[in-house]
Amino acid sequence: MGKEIVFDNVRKKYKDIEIIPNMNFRVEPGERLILLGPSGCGKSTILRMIAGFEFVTEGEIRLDGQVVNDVPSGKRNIAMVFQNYALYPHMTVLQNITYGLKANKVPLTEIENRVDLALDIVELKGYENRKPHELSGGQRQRVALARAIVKKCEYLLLDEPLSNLDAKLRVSARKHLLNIHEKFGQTFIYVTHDQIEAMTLGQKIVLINEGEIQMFDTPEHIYNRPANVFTAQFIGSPPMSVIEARYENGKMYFGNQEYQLDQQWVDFLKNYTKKTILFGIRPEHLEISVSYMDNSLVGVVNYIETQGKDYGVYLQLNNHEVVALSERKNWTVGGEKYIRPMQTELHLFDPDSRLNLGYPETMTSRYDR
Ligand SMILES: Nc1ncnc2c1ncn2[C@@H]1O[C@H](COP(=O)(O)OP(=O)(O)OP(=O)(O)O)[C@@H](O)[C@H]1O
Repeated sequence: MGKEIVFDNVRKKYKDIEIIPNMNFRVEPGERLILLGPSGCGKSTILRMIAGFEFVTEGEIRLDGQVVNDVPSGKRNIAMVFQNYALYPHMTVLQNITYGLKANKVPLTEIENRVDLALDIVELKGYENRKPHELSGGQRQRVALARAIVKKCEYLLLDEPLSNLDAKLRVSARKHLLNIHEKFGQTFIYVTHDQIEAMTLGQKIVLINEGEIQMFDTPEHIYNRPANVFTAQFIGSPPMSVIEARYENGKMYFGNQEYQLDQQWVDFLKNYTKKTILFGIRPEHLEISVSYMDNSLVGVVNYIETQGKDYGVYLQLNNHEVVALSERKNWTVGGEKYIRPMQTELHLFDPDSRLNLGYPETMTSRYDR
């Protein structure tokens, strides 16, 4: 069973460059945590500090209550899976998987039992005698996973382990990962910049930008009630439209166009009258129609992109662009269309702090699902 991880005022600098100014979080024992964020935000650095491959500049990392800042990597009870798998090319699958165990003098029958189970989980029985170059990318990735799980560590750290796989293999690899976690219950720390992976694998997600935590919560909360504009726009594809609006007399004004809010929002916004608000709406919550709809706005179609089943329709709404998802195919660029945000799906943000203003009480139960 996995153990707790705590970041307590952790700071990391590479020479004079500050990568992580001050980071605090706690991972529950046996939890699957995803470190998510754009390229260069510091995800791998965080993982490498947990693994003991990087020093902490200031603050403490505690594993199961013990400060590990000065504990060497090999003594941290950690297994790590790398993006490039890091397999030994001259060794067979079996030798790759057992190498670390033999080096640590684990008894032979114990090694056999562990390997048997690991090969079963990653579905590689029969491949024991192949060398890495005789395997597909997906199979190599599974060898790396098997090698990590036979170590029977309390912490499993994964640095973008699926990024070299195609979309189909990623789906089956995610299933293997969940299987492994169910069987062994390690504390998982999983680095990715792929929001689908984060949403499907994470029990919690920590979303990072420029070395700072933007939100630390469940995938559902991150999607349904993003703490700030960054979170709102990082998750979801196409991203949430967030545009400036002025609030007055129960209405949102987008330039000269107005949109009447429901009573629950009017009550909620009583202190915001005549203020500018950032108005957020996800594409799937922006209705679009060629014919007039009550309380709708008018937008001009800028361009259309196919999303598979749906089409992303990008529209100009005064000075801003918004995007709606539609199953209908034959939208024409340049045409005026009616768009209407769904009242129960609005997200409003402060224009200065860019923080979420919250939701009317009548709506919060929906977001707590
Ligand atoms: N050894 C190093 N020396 C100096 N700067 C470094 C070093 N390692 C990483 N950095 C810098 O630290 C920042 C964070 O890097 P890190 O690899 O943690 O990002 P990341 O979020 O994992 O990115 P990616 O998703 O692209 O792998 C980057 O700006 C990077 O250039």
